[in-house]
Amino acid sequence: MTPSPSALALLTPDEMAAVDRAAIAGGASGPALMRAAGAAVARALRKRFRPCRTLILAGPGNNGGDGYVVARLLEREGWPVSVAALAPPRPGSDAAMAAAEWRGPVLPFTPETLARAQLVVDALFGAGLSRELDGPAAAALRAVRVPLVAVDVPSGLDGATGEPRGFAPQAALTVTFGRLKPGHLLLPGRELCGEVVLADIGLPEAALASVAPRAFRNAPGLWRLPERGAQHHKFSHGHVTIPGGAAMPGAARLAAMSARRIGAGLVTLAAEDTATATLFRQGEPGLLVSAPPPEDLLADERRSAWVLGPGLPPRPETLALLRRVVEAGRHVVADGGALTAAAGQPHTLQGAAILTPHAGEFAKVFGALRRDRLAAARMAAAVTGAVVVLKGSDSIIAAPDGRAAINNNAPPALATAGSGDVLAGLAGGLLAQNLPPFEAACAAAWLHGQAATLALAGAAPGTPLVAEDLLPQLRAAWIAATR
Ligand SMILES: NC(=O)C1=CN([C@@H]2O[C@H](COP(=O)(O)OP(=O)(O)OC[C@H]3O[C@@H](n4cnc5c(N)ncnc54)[C@H](OP(=O)(O)O)[C@@H]3O)[C@@H](O)[C@H]2O)[C@@H](O)CC1
Ligand SMILES: [K+]
Repeated sequence: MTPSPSALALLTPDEMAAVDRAAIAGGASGPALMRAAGAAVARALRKRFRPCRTLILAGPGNNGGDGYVVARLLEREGWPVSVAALAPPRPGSDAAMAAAEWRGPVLPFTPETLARAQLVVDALFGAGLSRELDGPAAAALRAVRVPLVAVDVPSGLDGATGEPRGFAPQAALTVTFGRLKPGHLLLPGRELCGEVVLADIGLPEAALASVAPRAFRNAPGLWRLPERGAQHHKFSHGHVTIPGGAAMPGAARLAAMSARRIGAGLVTLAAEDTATATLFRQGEPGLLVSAPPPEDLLADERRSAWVLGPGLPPRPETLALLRRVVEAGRHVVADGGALTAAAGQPHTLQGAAILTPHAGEFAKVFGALRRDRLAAARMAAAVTGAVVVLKGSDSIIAAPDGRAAINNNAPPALATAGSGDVLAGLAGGLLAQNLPPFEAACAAAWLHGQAATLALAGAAPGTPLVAEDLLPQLRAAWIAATR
């Protein structure tokens, strides 16, 4: 079933703290939420592990408070549990109350204590992480050699960015509450969390609704694919134009074949020179090929969407063509050569609808990628006014208004030559069918990942993929998105 946008919402630690405050202000009980959080961790853990010597590493805040609840509930089930407290909870806090209810062993926070554990529950820091992890906390987590279950996030992982602050341990399981955080999906956070369980701890809907989410997990429900009615004809499904050059004619062809398969009514390959036109004419019979120069096609206003960049050289001419198409008021997906042609001059991309840089292209246009890639993608979108798809295993799709989606359905094998051309073609095909740029970019990224997943279905991990393998899967990906 398609999830609702609110179920796809991601909240940063600060936003989650605001929800927490709203819940308490609305009459929810802090200790009850903590008991529900601890119970969710204990439940998830018991499902996956057999009773064994379990050590709870408890921090001074509510993350530690959750840990004391876990300790009590596991002990009640007969598990051999002990707690090592990094620091005592603040007197009078919910965590202090949870700690007072723990009557089992409290061991010194030392390497010897850790060495005896067969399973570690990391309840040191969660949403309240306020600085780099160092000292005994970092040393203890670095020394863990047994499975680790993280409460909310592996301690040290920044839930807003997915980047470790100082250090964050590798978890086998992470149990989080109410909403996922960007850091559960962004790399390396996604890998460090291991399996992620999102538990409902009874946060009131009104409290959750009091914070407007700015980030989402990318999935159908965040967008809808265009509807196709009997009264529609090929022009109502849009016309995509893709200029292509002699150096890499395959790139433009892959983009064009993808745009057709995602429902664009007409797709034209606009040849840069006559030799390229001859090459293009040997392609799919349903593709239209036009002789040079591509600019001549601008007079036809039905050519509403243009994909500029796959296989084009990063030359000033490419950028000049992009400017002309943008100034003619067309929806433009800028990729590959069109992006590199704009190296160091992001303003020249203003007016494009969607930019699809990988990390290297992003750095060339916008400067070195900061550790907070979500913020970097949002900055690039704000500077250019375009939707930016920062491509990777955790592609970030950022809109100029601050909305962002994180895509997490792309298998590693998707990082292959031509894969980006397919993505650009999908985005162009959806733009031509009048999807707004953010929705078109999100849908394209998801369909791309889904097509790769389907192409690899049943294959052993590590099985390679070529971009052409995606094309026959696009129909099934479409069907999966509309279920
Ligand atoms: N969302 C919800 O609705 C619910 C959330 N719940 C749980 O609450 C958790 C958030 O709790 P929280 O706000 O008390 O913060 P938490 O992560 O325990 O850390 C704060 C303490 O750590 C300290 N500290 C921080 N960084 C440090 C460092 N690097 N090195 C050393 N110290 C450091 C910090 O010190 P300070 O910054 O104040 O100096 C402070 O003492 C959340 O993750 C979830 O598990 C559930 O109980 C139920 C409902
Ligand atoms: K933690």
